[in-house]
Amino acid sequence: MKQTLFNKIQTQYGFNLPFVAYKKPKTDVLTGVFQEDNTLHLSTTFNESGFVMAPFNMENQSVIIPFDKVIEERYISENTNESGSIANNEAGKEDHISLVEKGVEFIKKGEFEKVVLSRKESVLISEKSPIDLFEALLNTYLNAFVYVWYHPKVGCWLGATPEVLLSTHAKRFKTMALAGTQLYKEEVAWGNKEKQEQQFVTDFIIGELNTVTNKLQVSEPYTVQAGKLAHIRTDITGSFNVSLKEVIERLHPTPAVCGLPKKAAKNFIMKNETYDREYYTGFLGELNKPIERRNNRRNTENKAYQFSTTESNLFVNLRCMQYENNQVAIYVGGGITKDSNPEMEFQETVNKTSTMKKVLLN
Ligand SMILES: C=C(O[C@H]1C=CC=C(C(=O)O)[C@@H]1O)C(=O)O
Repeated sequence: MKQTLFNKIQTQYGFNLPFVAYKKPKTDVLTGVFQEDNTLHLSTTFNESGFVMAPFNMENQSVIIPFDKVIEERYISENTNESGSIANNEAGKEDHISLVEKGVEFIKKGEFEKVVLSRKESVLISEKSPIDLFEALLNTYLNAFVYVWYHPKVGCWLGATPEVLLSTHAKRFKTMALAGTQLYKEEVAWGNKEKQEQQFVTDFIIGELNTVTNKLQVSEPYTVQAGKLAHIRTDITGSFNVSLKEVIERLHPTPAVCGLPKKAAKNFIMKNETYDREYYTGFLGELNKPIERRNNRRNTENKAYQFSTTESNLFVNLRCMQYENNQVAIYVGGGITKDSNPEMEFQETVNKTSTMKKVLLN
């Protein structure tokens, strides 16, 4: 059965009106948020309610599509095949290797301990609309946050990200430290470089959140699969006693996408990556979504009370691409430490492109 939500997305895109459609990891609910005009709404306080799209560099604008028109529909994937081969590609190799070499040199000089360096690769496509690509992503990546986002004044982005930046439910929150990459196999063993780069992320998150919470629960690190890749993940939960904005600003950008210390790594990225990351390694998702409390007598008696609690579900914008006419820009990066091998770091970015290429080139 072709879904009514897909028809609505198609129409909205045809009229050049803003929308986002997404599916959260391991759920079968597809959500669409639609805007009736092309106003560019910005989020400045993170008190707004809507679907937020925030850039890597928070000095740039965070766009919000308010929850005025939300449609939810059940979505059953047609195919769950996450495997396949990785196309070899040398595009951008020399430039990326010299960027990584420079990063390692700065680490060895003591400028910072870790930096996440990335590149942008353009792929020509024909006859595939963003909606076709979104459907293919949905059918391929069940464990990811899969989305298509469009605003006529900003552009069109799609992705299948494995990383949660922050989930909150009233004052409770969940986050994760996700880093370290290798190709997925049955028995995954991790080297010291990967363990350390992931530990940097865990330590940073714990350090930042300890200032806004009384008690954090931290899991042991474990291996997760993301498409053809494996990562190391640590789950961190607790409850916060400050504004959502403060928590977001403490976390973003974490050393999973920027580096440590944050400021020095960010400066290096801004100076040395030869392109603007825009929304890649930013974050996106539901911001202050009202939680409807069903079967609660007070709800029916007091409408104002009904939406007194909200939740936010924000994901880091990884394994993503920007759609422009018949061209797609893929964004991929990796964590660099003193032990990085530039050739292997390049290969890691090639492996990461496979998440998007699987749906682009099939
Ligand atoms: C920066 C990216 O991944 C991050 C998340 C997981 C593993 C990573 C790594 O192993 O380097 C990165 O920190 C990317 O996919 O572009």
